[in-house]
Amino acid sequence: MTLGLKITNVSKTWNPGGPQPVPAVRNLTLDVELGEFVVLLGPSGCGKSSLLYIVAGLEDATEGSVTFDGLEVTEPSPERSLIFQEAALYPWLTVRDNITFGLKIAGQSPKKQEEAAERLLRLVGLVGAGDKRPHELSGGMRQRAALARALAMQPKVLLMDEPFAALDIQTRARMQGHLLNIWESSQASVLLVTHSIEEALALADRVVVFTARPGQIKAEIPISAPRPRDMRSPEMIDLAIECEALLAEEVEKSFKEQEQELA
Ligand SMILES: Nc1ncnc2c1ncn2[C@@H]1O[C@H](COP(=O)(O)OP(=O)(O)OP(=O)(O)O)[C@@H](O)[C@H]1O
Repeated sequence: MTLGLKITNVSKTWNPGGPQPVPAVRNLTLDVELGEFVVLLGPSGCGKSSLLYIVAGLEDATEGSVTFDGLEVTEPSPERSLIFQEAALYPWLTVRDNITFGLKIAGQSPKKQEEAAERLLRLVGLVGAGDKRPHELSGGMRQRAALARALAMQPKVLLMDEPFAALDIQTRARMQGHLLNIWESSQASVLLVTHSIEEALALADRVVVFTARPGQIKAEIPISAPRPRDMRSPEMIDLAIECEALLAEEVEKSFKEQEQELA
Protein backbone atom coordinates (compact mmCIF):
# COMPACT_ATOMS: atom_id res chain seq x y z
CA MET A 1 0.00 0.00 0.00
CA THR A 2 1.26 3.51 -0.83
CA LEU A 3 0.88 5.90 2.08
CA GLY A 4 0.04 9.55 1.48
CA LEU A 5 -1.69 11.18 -1.43
CA LYS A 6 -1.34 9.85 -4.95
CA ILE A 7 -2.80 11.80 -7.86
CA THR A 8 -2.43 9.81 -11.06
CA ASN A 9 -3.14 11.08 -14.59
CA VAL A 10 -6.00 13.27 -13.39
CA SER A 11 -7.93 15.37 -15.90
CA LYS A 12 -10.93 17.53 -15.15
CA THR A 13 -13.27 19.05 -17.71
CA TRP A 14 -16.13 21.14 -16.42
CA ASN A 15 -19.45 20.90 -18.35
CA PRO A 16 -18.08 17.98 -20.42
CA GLY A 17 -21.22 17.36 -22.45
CA GLY A 18 -22.26 21.02 -22.68
CA PRO A 19 -21.81 23.60 -25.43
CA GLN A 20 -18.70 25.06 -23.78
CA PRO A 21 -16.66 22.40 -21.99
CA VAL A 22 -13.86 23.86 -19.84
CA PRO A 23 -10.72 21.72 -19.60
CA ALA A 24 -9.35 22.74 -16.19
CA VAL A 25 -6.71 20.09 -15.44
CA ARG A 26 -4.95 17.77 -17.88
CA ASN A 27 -3.22 14.50 -17.18
CA LEU A 28 -1.71 15.56 -13.90
CA THR A 29 0.34 13.23 -11.74
CA LEU A 30 1.52 14.29 -8.30
CA ASP A 31 2.36 12.47 -5.07
CA VAL A 32 2.40 14.10 -1.65
CA GLU A 33 4.26 12.10 0.95
CA LEU A 34 3.29 11.76 4.59
CA GLY A 35 4.18 14.95 6.42
CA GLU A 36 5.23 16.74 3.24
CA PHE A 37 4.30 20.41 2.61
CA VAL A 38 3.54 20.94 -1.08
CA VAL A 39 2.48 24.29 -2.54
CA LEU A 40 0.69 24.63 -5.87
CA LEU A 41 1.59 27.89 -7.61
CA GLY A 42 0.03 28.97 -10.88
CA PRO A 43 -1.76 31.69 -12.82
CA SER A 44 -5.36 32.48 -12.07
CA GLY A 45 -7.80 29.98 -13.54
CA CYS A 46 -5.23 27.24 -14.22
CA GLY A 47 -7.19 24.57 -12.36
CA LYS A 48 -5.52 24.59 -8.93
CA SER A 49 -8.81 24.79 -7.02
CA SER A 50 -10.38 22.20 -9.31
CA LEU A 51 -7.59 19.78 -8.39
CA LEU A 52 -8.01 20.52 -4.68
CA TYR A 53 -11.77 19.84 -4.85
CA ILE A 54 -11.08 16.47 -6.51
CA VAL A 55 -8.57 15.56 -3.80
CA ALA A 56 -11.08 16.69 -1.16
CA GLY A 57 -13.62 14.31 -2.72
CA LEU A 58 -16.05 17.14 -3.52
CA GLU A 59 -15.74 16.68 -7.29
CA ASP A 60 -15.02 13.70 -9.50
CA ALA A 61 -12.06 13.66 -11.86
CA THR A 62 -13.06 13.26 -15.53
CA GLU A 63 -10.13 10.87 -15.91
CA GLY A 64 -7.47 9.41 -13.66
CA SER A 65 -7.49 8.55 -10.00
CA VAL A 66 -6.73 9.92 -6.56
CA THR A 67 -5.84 7.61 -3.70
CA PHE A 68 -5.09 8.39 -0.09
CA ASP A 69 -3.20 5.81 1.96
CA GLY A 70 -3.94 3.36 -0.83
CA LEU A 71 -7.72 3.92 -0.88
CA GLU A 72 -9.57 5.53 -3.79
CA VAL A 73 -10.92 9.00 -2.93
CA THR A 74 -14.61 9.07 -3.77
CA GLU A 75 -16.09 11.40 -1.15
CA PRO A 76 -15.10 13.98 1.46
CA SER A 77 -13.51 12.67 4.64
CA PRO A 78 -12.32 14.31 7.86
CA GLU A 79 -8.88 12.89 7.15
CA ARG A 80 -8.66 15.27 4.14
CA SER A 81 -9.72 18.64 5.46
CA LEU A 82 -10.34 21.56 3.06
CA ILE A 83 -9.82 25.16 4.20
CA PHE A 84 -10.95 28.05 2.01
CA GLN A 85 -9.93 31.69 1.61
CA GLU A 86 -12.91 32.84 3.67
CA ALA A 87 -13.11 31.00 6.96
CA ALA A 88 -16.34 28.99 6.81
CA LEU A 89 -17.35 29.11 10.49
CA TYR A 90 -20.89 28.78 11.78
CA PRO A 91 -21.78 32.37 12.79
CA TRP A 92 -24.26 31.33 15.48
CA LEU A 93 -21.76 29.15 17.35
CA THR A 94 -18.94 30.30 19.63
CA VAL A 95 -15.37 29.67 18.52
CA ARG A 96 -15.16 26.75 20.98
CA ASP A 97 -18.36 25.18 19.64
CA ASN A 98 -17.16 25.68 16.07
CA ILE A 99 -13.95 23.85 16.92
CA THR A 100 -15.72 20.93 18.59
CA PHE A 101 -18.60 20.71 16.08
CA GLY A 102 -17.17 17.71 14.20
CA LEU A 103 -16.22 15.95 17.45
CA LYS A 104 -19.76 16.36 18.76
CA ILE A 105 -21.21 14.90 15.57
CA ALA A 106 -18.72 12.04 15.89
CA GLY A 107 -20.14 11.35 19.38
CA GLN A 108 -17.13 12.31 21.51
CA SER A 109 -17.79 12.90 25.21
CA PRO A 110 -18.16 16.53 26.44
CA LYS A 111 -14.95 16.08 28.45
CA LYS A 112 -12.96 15.03 25.40
CA GLN A 113 -14.47 17.91 23.40
CA GLU A 114 -13.49 20.39 26.11
CA GLU A 115 -9.92 19.03 26.25
CA ALA A 116 -9.58 19.19 22.47
CA ALA A 117 -10.95 22.75 22.38
CA GLU A 118 -8.48 23.99 25.01
CA ARG A 119 -5.53 22.27 23.31
CA LEU A 120 -6.46 23.66 19.89
CA LEU A 121 -7.24 27.17 21.11
CA ARG A 122 -3.73 27.20 22.59
CA LEU A 123 -2.19 25.74 19.44
CA VAL A 124 -3.63 28.44 17.15
CA GLY A 125 -3.10 31.26 19.64
CA LEU A 126 -6.76 31.87 20.48
CA VAL A 127 -6.78 31.23 24.22
CA GLY A 128 -9.42 33.54 25.67
CA ALA A 129 -11.40 33.74 22.41
CA GLY A 130 -13.31 30.47 22.92
CA ASP A 131 -16.54 32.16 23.98
CA LYS A 132 -16.55 34.74 21.19
CA ARG A 133 -18.60 34.43 18.03
CA PRO A 134 -16.93 34.63 14.61
CA HIS A 135 -18.12 38.21 13.88
CA GLU A 136 -16.24 39.41 16.97
CA LEU A 137 -12.90 38.18 15.57
CA SER A 138 -10.48 39.70 13.04
CA GLY A 139 -9.98 37.95 9.69
CA GLY A 140 -6.73 36.35 10.87
CA MET A 141 -8.35 35.08 14.06
CA ARG A 142 -11.28 33.64 12.10
CA GLN A 143 -8.89 31.83 9.82
CA ARG A 144 -7.04 30.41 12.85
CA ALA A 145 -10.36 29.26 14.32
CA ALA A 146 -11.15 27.52 11.02
CA LEU A 147 -7.74 25.87 11.15
CA ALA A 148 -8.40 24.70 14.72
CA ARG A 149 -11.76 23.28 13.65
CA ALA A 150 -10.10 21.35 10.82
CA LEU A 151 -7.33 20.11 13.14
CA ALA A 152 -9.88 18.86 15.69
CA MET A 153 -10.64 16.01 13.30
CA GLN A 154 -6.93 15.10 13.20
CA PRO A 155 -6.69 15.23 9.41
CA LYS A 156 -3.87 13.41 7.71
CA VAL A 157 -3.78 16.03 4.98
CA LEU A 158 -4.75 19.69 5.09
CA LEU A 159 -5.98 21.03 1.74
CA MET A 160 -5.76 24.80 1.74
CA ASP A 161 -7.17 26.97 -1.06
CA GLU A 162 -5.48 30.39 -0.80
CA PRO A 163 -6.15 30.38 2.94
CA PHE A 164 -4.49 33.73 3.64
CA ALA A 165 -5.36 35.66 0.46
CA ALA A 166 -8.00 37.81 2.18
CA LEU A 167 -5.62 38.92 4.96
CA ASP A 168 -3.35 41.96 5.11
CA ILE A 169 0.36 41.38 4.54
CA GLN A 170 1.41 41.52 8.20
CA THR A 171 -1.35 39.15 9.35
CA ARG A 172 -0.53 36.88 6.47
CA ALA A 173 3.11 36.59 7.52
CA ARG A 174 2.05 35.77 11.10
CA MET A 175 -0.42 33.17 9.85
CA GLN A 176 2.27 31.51 7.76
CA GLY A 177 4.35 31.18 10.94
CA HIS A 178 1.38 29.74 12.82
CA LEU A 179 0.72 27.28 10.04
CA LEU A 180 4.33 26.08 10.00
CA ASN A 181 4.27 25.52 13.78
CA ILE A 182 1.00 23.64 13.54
CA TRP A 183 2.16 21.57 10.60
CA GLU A 184 5.39 20.63 12.37
CA SER A 185 3.52 19.48 15.48
CA SER A 186 0.69 17.70 13.65
CA GLN A 187 2.62 15.44 11.23
CA ALA A 188 -0.10 16.08 8.64
CA SER A 189 0.71 16.62 4.97
CA VAL A 190 -0.28 19.96 3.48
CA LEU A 191 -1.34 20.75 -0.08
CA LEU A 192 -1.74 24.53 -0.32
CA VAL A 193 -2.73 26.68 -3.31
CA THR A 194 -1.42 30.21 -3.63
CA HIS A 195 -0.72 32.96 -6.16
CA SER A 196 2.08 34.31 -4.03
CA ILE A 197 5.65 33.28 -4.88
CA GLU A 198 6.85 34.57 -1.52
CA GLU A 199 4.25 32.51 0.35
CA ALA A 200 5.15 29.40 -1.66
CA LEU A 201 8.85 29.82 -0.93
CA ALA A 202 8.33 30.56 2.76
CA LEU A 203 6.27 27.43 3.33
CA ALA A 204 6.96 24.60 0.92
CA ASP A 205 9.12 21.52 0.94
CA ARG A 206 8.26 21.47 -2.75
CA VAL A 207 6.71 24.12 -5.00
CA VAL A 208 4.72 22.75 -7.93
CA VAL A 209 4.34 25.34 -10.68
CA PHE A 210 1.28 24.92 -12.90
CA THR A 211 0.91 25.81 -16.56
CA ALA A 212 -1.94 27.99 -17.80
CA ARG A 213 -5.28 26.16 -18.17
CA PRO A 214 -5.66 23.25 -18.57
CA GLY A 215 -3.34 22.91 -15.60
CA GLN A 216 -0.37 20.62 -15.96
CA ILE A 217 2.84 20.55 -13.98
CA LYS A 218 5.40 22.89 -15.50
CA ALA A 219 8.12 22.53 -12.87
CA GLU A 220 8.75 21.12 -9.40
CA ILE A 221 11.11 23.02 -7.16
CA PRO A 222 12.28 21.29 -3.97
CA ILE A 223 13.33 23.66 -1.17
CA SER A 224 15.57 22.32 1.55
CA ALA A 225 16.39 25.61 3.36
CA PRO A 226 15.46 25.43 7.05
CA ARG A 227 12.46 27.43 8.28
CA PRO A 228 11.86 30.22 9.13
CA ARG A 229 13.41 31.26 5.82
CA ASP A 230 15.08 34.54 5.13
CA MET A 231 13.46 35.71 1.92
CA ARG A 232 16.35 38.13 1.36
CA SER A 233 19.02 35.41 1.37
CA PRO A 234 20.75 34.84 -2.00
CA GLU A 235 19.30 31.28 -2.16
CA MET A 236 15.70 32.46 -1.70
CA ILE A 237 16.14 35.40 -4.09
CA ASP A 238 17.42 33.01 -6.77
CA LEU A 239 14.45 30.71 -6.21
CA ALA A 240 12.05 33.66 -6.39
CA ILE A 241 13.56 34.77 -9.70
CA GLU A 242 13.23 31.22 -11.04
CA CYS A 243 9.56 31.00 -9.96
CA GLU A 244 8.81 34.45 -11.35
CA ALA A 245 10.18 33.51 -14.78
CA LEU A 246 8.25 30.22 -14.84
CA LEU A 247 5.05 31.92 -13.78
CA ALA A 248 5.38 34.95 -16.06
CA GLU A 249 5.26 32.74 -19.19
CA GLU A 250 2.08 31.06 -17.99
CA VAL A 251 0.38 34.28 -16.87
CA GLU A 252 1.07 35.70 -20.35
CA LYS A 253 -0.49 32.59 -21.99
CA SER A 254 -3.48 32.71 -19.70
CA PHE A 255 -4.12 36.43 -20.45
CA LYS A 256 -3.91 35.78 -24.21
CA GLU A 257 -6.38 32.92 -23.87
CA GLN A 258 -8.82 35.04 -21.89
CA GLU A 259 -8.60 37.82 -24.51
CA GLN A 260 -9.38 35.29 -27.28
CA GLU A 261 -12.34 33.92 -25.33
CA LEU A 262 -13.77 37.41 -24.86
CA ALA A 263 -13.16 38.50 -28.50
N1 LIG B 1 -17.98 24.60 -11.11
C1 LIG B 1 -17.43 24.98 -12.25
N2 LIG B 1 -18.14 24.93 -13.40
C2 LIG B 1 -17.60 25.30 -14.57
N3 LIG B 1 -16.33 25.77 -14.71
C3 LIG B 1 -15.58 25.85 -13.61
C4 LIG B 1 -16.08 25.47 -12.32
N4 LIG B 1 -15.09 25.66 -11.41
C5 LIG B 1 -14.03 26.15 -12.10
N5 LIG B 1 -14.32 26.26 -13.41
C6 LIG B 1 -13.41 26.72 -14.46
O1 LIG B 1 -12.26 25.90 -14.46
C7 LIG B 1 -11.09 26.67 -14.70
C8 LIG B 1 -10.12 26.45 -13.57
O2 LIG B 1 -10.68 27.05 -12.39
P1 LIG B 1 -10.01 26.89 -10.95
O3 LIG B 1 -10.84 27.67 -9.99
O4 LIG B 1 -9.76 25.47 -10.68
O5 LIG B 1 -8.59 27.61 -11.16
P2 LIG B 1 -7.60 28.27 -10.13
O6 LIG B 1 -6.25 28.02 -10.67
O7 LIG B 1 -7.90 27.81 -8.76
O8 LIG B 1 -7.97 29.82 -10.26
P3 LIG B 1 -7.83 30.98 -9.20
O9 LIG B 1 -6.40 31.01 -8.83
O10 LIG B 1 -8.25 32.20 -9.97
O11 LIG B 1 -8.74 30.65 -8.06
C9 LIG B 1 -11.55 28.12 -14.84
O12 LIG B 1 -11.64 28.42 -16.21
C10 LIG B 1 -12.91 28.14 -14.18
O13 LIG B 1 -13.74 29.11 -14.77
